[in-house]
Amino acid sequence: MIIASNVSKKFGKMKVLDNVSAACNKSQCIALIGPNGSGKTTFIKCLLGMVVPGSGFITFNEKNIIHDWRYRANIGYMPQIGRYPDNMTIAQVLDMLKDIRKSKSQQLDEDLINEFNLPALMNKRMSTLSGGTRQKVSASLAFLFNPDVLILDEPTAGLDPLSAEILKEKITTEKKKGKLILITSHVLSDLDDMITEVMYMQDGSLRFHKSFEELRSDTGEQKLSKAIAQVMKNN
Ligand SMILES: Nc1ncnc2c1ncn2[C@@H]1O[C@H](COP(=O)(O)OP(=O)(O)OP(=O)(O)O)[C@@H](O)[C@H]1O
Repeated sequence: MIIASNVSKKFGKMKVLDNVSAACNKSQCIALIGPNGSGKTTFIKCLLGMVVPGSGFITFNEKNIIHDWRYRANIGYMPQIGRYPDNMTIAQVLDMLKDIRKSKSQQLDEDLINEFNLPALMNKRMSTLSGGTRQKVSASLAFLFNPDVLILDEPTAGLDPLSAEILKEKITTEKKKGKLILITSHVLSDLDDMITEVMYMQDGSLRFHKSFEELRSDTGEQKLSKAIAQVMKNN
């Protein structure tokens, strides 16, 4: 579905991505993990076309993304920090995005909007929202247009435990429908029940990409946090 081939990126003299190659397929839920600054967000932004690799290329359903940006309509993205026009209300932001996506009549997925009780807050301005509510808006927008692929950057950061559970259940439901889900998180315990694969980045390189089962059997650890601690110790 998404294939990255030898993707490298420098910011100035600093190499942030170093020959990253990876294949991501339908029905996979991939944890993209690694230390701060290891290049996870930059890699995600390359997949989204928000950062252009210095070398290498990325295909989405076998087409090079550089030639056709329309593939992005198939991706729901939840950024690490959602930035929205301060003076707009939640309702206005939702309407604006429906308008941009020309999806007013399309089947929308409003599950998260409802489960997060956002209808009660629709007239609140974005500048007045708590960090967690802002995260709920970002999560709801990522799922709203029923995309085939979900890319979620630290999705549970700032969410209360109940809201984090709601989001995790939604991710699992969408994975079962055959969607591809890519998640970065430092809260590894959040990922245990959801993921099928693990991509581990360090210093801009993809150190490994394997199934969670394989990682478990390689390390003898059942929990992702313990398995990754084991990998980091041996590095
Ligand atoms: N636009 C930019 N200009 C210059 N340097 C950048 C830019 N974006 C990212 N970087 C640098 O690239 C490196 C990788 O950053 P990136 O955000 O991809 O890491 P990350 O693995 O997502 O980190 P974290 O876990 O902290 O979110 C960092 O050193 C960062 O400072």
